[in-house]
Amino acid sequence: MTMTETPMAEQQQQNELNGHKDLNHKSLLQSDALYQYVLETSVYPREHESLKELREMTQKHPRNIMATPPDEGQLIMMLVKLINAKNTMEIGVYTGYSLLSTALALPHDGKILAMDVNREYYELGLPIIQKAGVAHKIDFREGPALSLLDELLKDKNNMGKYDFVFVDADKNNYLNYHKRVIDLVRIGGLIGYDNTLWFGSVAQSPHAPMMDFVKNSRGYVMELNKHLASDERIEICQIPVGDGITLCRRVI
Ligand SMILES: C[S@@+](CC[C@H](N)C(=O)[O-])C[C@H]1O[C@@H](n2cnc3c(N)ncnc32)[C@H](O)[C@@H]1O
Repeated sequence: MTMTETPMAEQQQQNELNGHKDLNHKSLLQSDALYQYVLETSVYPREHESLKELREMTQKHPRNIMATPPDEGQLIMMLVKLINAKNTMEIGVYTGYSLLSTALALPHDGKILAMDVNREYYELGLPIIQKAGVAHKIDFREGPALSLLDELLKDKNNMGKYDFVFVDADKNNYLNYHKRVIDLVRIGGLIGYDNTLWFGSVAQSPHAPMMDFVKNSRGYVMELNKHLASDERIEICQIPVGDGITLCRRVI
């Protein structure tokens, strides 16, 4: 998700509105205790030490609510391995939890083209990524993702080149990303759109109490969800992990 302009206090209030007392996580599960159970039973015991270090470092950052949660990182790693991905792309890096998850899951010669408007965020996590021995897989580009994607599309060699694309940046551009990424991912490849349940707001009345950053992007997320459901070029699966991730498998 992108909430670069959102004060932490607002994000925490939104978690409270969603009924979560533990403010330091994103989860749509019915209780904090249940989410904690998932983390402690299945996620933390298997989490790579570098991911743990990155997660703990990120927790101290004022915008830590943006980080991909560890259960979602685990899902990303599983997907990357299942489809034998080699060539991947990430839109929205922040300190790099999903990036490092992907990098660890890729083979030694795997590649990630990673984009973010903010290089400083990426550089916070970079020493940990380097220590993990996977920095050589990452080609980081700083700038607005839309322009970077348009550049890529100018070169026909990039069409259908990517096995896996993870989109986790500005919600207002998700449909624009989809219009471009669909031509860059190969047939049989996978796109994951993050935050497609947007704090549960997609199923709430627009008049329900919600924070401004949730209200402001809710329409874009709902529009994306509607579009993905009717796009015949993909098969989709909405997974209620983290803040919701919609997996799209390109079929034509
Ligand atoms: C939710 S965070 C990404 C979280 C990340 N996937 C992780 O695992 O922690 C969203 C990121 O998108 C970036 N972003 C926002 N607008 C963008 C744009 N137009 N182009 C590229 N990156 C953008 C922000 O700087 C921020 O780092």
